[in-house]
Amino acid sequence: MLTIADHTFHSRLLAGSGKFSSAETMETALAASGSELVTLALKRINSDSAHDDILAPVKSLGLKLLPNTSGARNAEEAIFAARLAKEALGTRWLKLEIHPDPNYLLPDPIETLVAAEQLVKEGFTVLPYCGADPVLCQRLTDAGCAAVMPLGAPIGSNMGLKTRDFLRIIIEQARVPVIIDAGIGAPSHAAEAMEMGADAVLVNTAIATARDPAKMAQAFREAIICGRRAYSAGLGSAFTGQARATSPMTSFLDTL
Ligand SMILES: CC(=O)[C@@H](O)[C@H](O)COP(=O)(O)O
Repeated sequence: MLTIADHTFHSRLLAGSGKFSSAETMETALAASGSELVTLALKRINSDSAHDDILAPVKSLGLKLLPNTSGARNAEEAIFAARLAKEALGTRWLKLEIHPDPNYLLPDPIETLVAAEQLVKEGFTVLPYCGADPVLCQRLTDAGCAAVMPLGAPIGSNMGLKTRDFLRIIIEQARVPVIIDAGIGAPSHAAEAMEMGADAVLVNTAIATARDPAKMAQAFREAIICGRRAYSAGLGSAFTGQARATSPMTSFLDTL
C-alpha cells in the first residue's frame, strides 16, 4: 500500500492523461494500468467537466485526480493555476510543476520551493515535480510537501533513470514518499526505480505513445509490482572487478 498524506492507494503507478490518440484509448489504458491517481494538465481541461474528453473518462473510472500546473513558468502562475484547479475540480491535491524553459522542461527549483511553501500554507496537498536534487527534496519536505517527484530524465524523453545515483540518495534520506516522475520509457525502467526503493513512479509518454497503450499499461503495472517485491525481498549485493563462486569449493578441498 502507498500512503500519501491522508490517502492510501493499492497501486504504485501514477498515470498521466496526455498524448493519447483518443479518449477511448486513454480510458482503456488507464483501466489496464490499475492506477488510482491520474494527473491532468489544468490548461487542457474544458470547464464543462461532464463533456471534457479527459475528465469524463477519469471520473467514470473512479480515479483520484491530481491536477498539474504544467505550463506555469514561475511561482505566481503556478499558484494561480492551483487555485483555479481547486475551484474547478474540487480537489486540493496538486502536482506542482514549474518549467520556464520550453525546450528541456526542466523544473525551476527556486520557483518550485516558493510556490510549494505558499500552497502548503493554503492547505494544498502538494506533490512537487523537481530535479533529482537531494538537498531540494529535503527543503520541499521541510516545506510540508506530501511527496517529492524527482525526475529520472526530461519529460517525454523515455530515457529512463539517468539520475539514478542522485535518486538513490533522495530515497535514502526520504521522509515522505518518493515518486520518480518523467522520462521513464520502459517497464524495466519502472522496475529499476522500484527495486531501488522508490515508493511509486509516474508514467505518461511511454504508455500513451506505445503501439498498444493498454498492453503497455498492463506491462508497467506488472513491472512495478515485481520491482517492489524485489525491493522488499532485499537484493543481493553487487561486486565489481572480481567473480565470486556460486558454489565455493572449500569443503571439498579441505578433504584432500
Ligand atoms: C503528465 C505529466 O505530469 C508529465 O509531465 C510527467 O512528468 C510524465 O512524464 P513522461 O511523459 O516522461 O512519463
